[in-house]
Amino acid sequence: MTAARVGIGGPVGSGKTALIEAILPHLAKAGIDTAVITNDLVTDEDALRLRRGGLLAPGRVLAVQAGACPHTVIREDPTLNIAAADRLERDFPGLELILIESGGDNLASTFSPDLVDHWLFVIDVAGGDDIPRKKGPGILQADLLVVNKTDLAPHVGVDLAQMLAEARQVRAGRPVIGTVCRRDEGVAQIVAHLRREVLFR
Ligand SMILES: Nc1nc2c(ncn2[C@@H]2O[C@H](COP(=O)(O)OP(=O)(O)OP(=O)(O)O)[C@@H](O)[C@H]2O)c(=O)[nH]1
Repeated sequence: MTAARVGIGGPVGSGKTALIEAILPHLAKAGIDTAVITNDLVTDEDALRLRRGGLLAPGRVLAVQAGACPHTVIREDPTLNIAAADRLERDFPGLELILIESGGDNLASTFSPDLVDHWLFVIDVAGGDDIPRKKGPGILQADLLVVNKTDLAPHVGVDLAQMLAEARQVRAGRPVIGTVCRRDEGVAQIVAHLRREVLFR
């Protein structure tokens, strides 16, 4: 059995690491054997943060350094990420799920189907309510769009209901979930989506 590989992409600071931190306890509770690969530009910052957080054994978090062009290593040449995922599968027999966090990038970043079985794109309310209307490939093509930081909507003048409705409209009804990763809001829905669509359990 091989582990399902799920990409998590999105703009810088939208909350990709926060989402991983929020879903790991749900996955642990459901007994889903999980590991994570992080992609940072030239550091291992996100991997160090996840290891420090103690939500997973440190060996279950691998870091890939993407260099100056974060989308290259998840789309054009995902060799480093594939090698990291293969290593996790070798090191942890029975692994069911590998989350692959992309380095923060723009609205055009997408994942190679050679690397992932499924991918999430995370945007945030503070990035502006016009983001869904810009129809970047990440927003249109991701299997699940996550709109994070919904708690900030009143503070940044965003009509949340309208932003979510526009996101659903440009995605032609494909799933969109609003979250406050910091407060575990909407996170159970994401885990339910992954169990239904990816893990089949
Ligand atoms: N208000 C609010 N802040 C959040 C939420 N989720 C994340 N943040 C904050 O947003 C900032 C960026 O979160 P990260 O998880 O580091 O974002 P990221 O997408 O992993 O960032 P990069 O890896 O640098 O691209 C941090 O200061 C988080 O505390 C949320 O739901 N609400």
